[in-house]
Amino acid sequence: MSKVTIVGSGNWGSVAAKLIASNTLRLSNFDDEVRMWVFEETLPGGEKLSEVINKTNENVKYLPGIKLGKNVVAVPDLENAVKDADMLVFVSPHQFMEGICKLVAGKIKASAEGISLIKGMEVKKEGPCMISTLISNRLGINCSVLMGANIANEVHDVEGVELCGTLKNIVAIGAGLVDGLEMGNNTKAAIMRLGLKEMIAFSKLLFPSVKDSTFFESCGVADLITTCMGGRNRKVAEAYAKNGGKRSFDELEAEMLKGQKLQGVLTAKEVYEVLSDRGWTEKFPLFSAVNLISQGLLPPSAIVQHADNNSR
Ligand SMILES: NC(=O)c1ccc[n+]([C@@H]2O[C@H](COP(=O)([O-])OP(=O)(O)OC[C@H]3O[C@@H](n4cnc5c(N)ncnc54)[C@H](O)[C@@H]3O)[C@@H](O)[C@H]2O)c1
Ligand SMILES: O=P(O)(O)OC[C@H](O)CO
Repeated sequence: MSKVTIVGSGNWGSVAAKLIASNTLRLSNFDDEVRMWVFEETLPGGEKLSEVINKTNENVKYLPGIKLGKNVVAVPDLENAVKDADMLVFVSPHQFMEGICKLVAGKIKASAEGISLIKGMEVKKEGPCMISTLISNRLGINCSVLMGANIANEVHDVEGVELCGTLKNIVAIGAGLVDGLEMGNNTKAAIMRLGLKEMIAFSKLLFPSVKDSTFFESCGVADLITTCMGGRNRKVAEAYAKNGGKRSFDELEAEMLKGQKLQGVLTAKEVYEVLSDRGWTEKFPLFSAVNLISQGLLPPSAIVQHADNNSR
């Protein structure tokens, strides 16, 4: 029987654990138990998060109020969590994946299959590396991706799906800035439209095989709309603009998200490195502006000038 381990236990990781655990109970070829690796932390009351999850069946910090299923077992030791798994579901913020891969390499079954729900990418001197590629290369296993409501295999465009999930986080920062500046829905729609155009153009420059149709799937335009309306990147960027850029994204993230992590600021920085390196910054005014604003090098209002100059 196949065993599943979730590598990550934040907001989305906990949702994934709950859904997967309800499926393993009804599928006879899966072991009922789902292990969920928990990056251990001590809660304000002095208890360990993993112990509280196992006692209450609830991730009280990252998904409070929702029972995960009694077959979800929180495991604070990463090696112990992954060693017997036939299926590894990766759902950590992307900035921690390099370190996680180092700890997991050589400690898993050779036949294990990976699936990544992670929205982000890594940038190295030799070029950007999608997180599923990092996982495959470092761990020597296959790694699919699942984003929006599509399994990558069903649209046959792994890079396109993963780039949608990665790049929409930059656009969400732009949308949040416009919300914070109270510029209204027309301007926000202009940012989203320009953002989608830049997502498609950037993806195709990096991976010519990426298909236009992927951007009209749930992982593309639907996820873009969701994140620009109700996501964390949008919310923190709104606060950043409302404060006139005087309080940093790091400070607002810590205060507003209480341990959850933003992907958009880091992704904008990583994408900007690629744009600068390849001389593409002028082709991507929105991506560039989001990075320069979030690094404090331009005021929040610069987002509107970029949308206005480039959305026609
Ligand atoms: N939350 C959502 O609605 C949502 C939806 C779809 C996809 N995603 C994607 O899922 C991925 C994971 O996000 P999330 O929302 O589950 O996480 P989160 O932002 O809610 O939580 C942060 C997680 O990082 C862990 N962490 C902190 N420091 C760490 C370290 N040094 N090493 C390893 N882990 C550390 C924390 O314990 C916590 O589990 C991201 O790529 C995100 O874009 C999130
Ligand atoms: O809350 P955000 O901005 O990290 O977005 C969450 C999801 O990626 C939306 O699908």
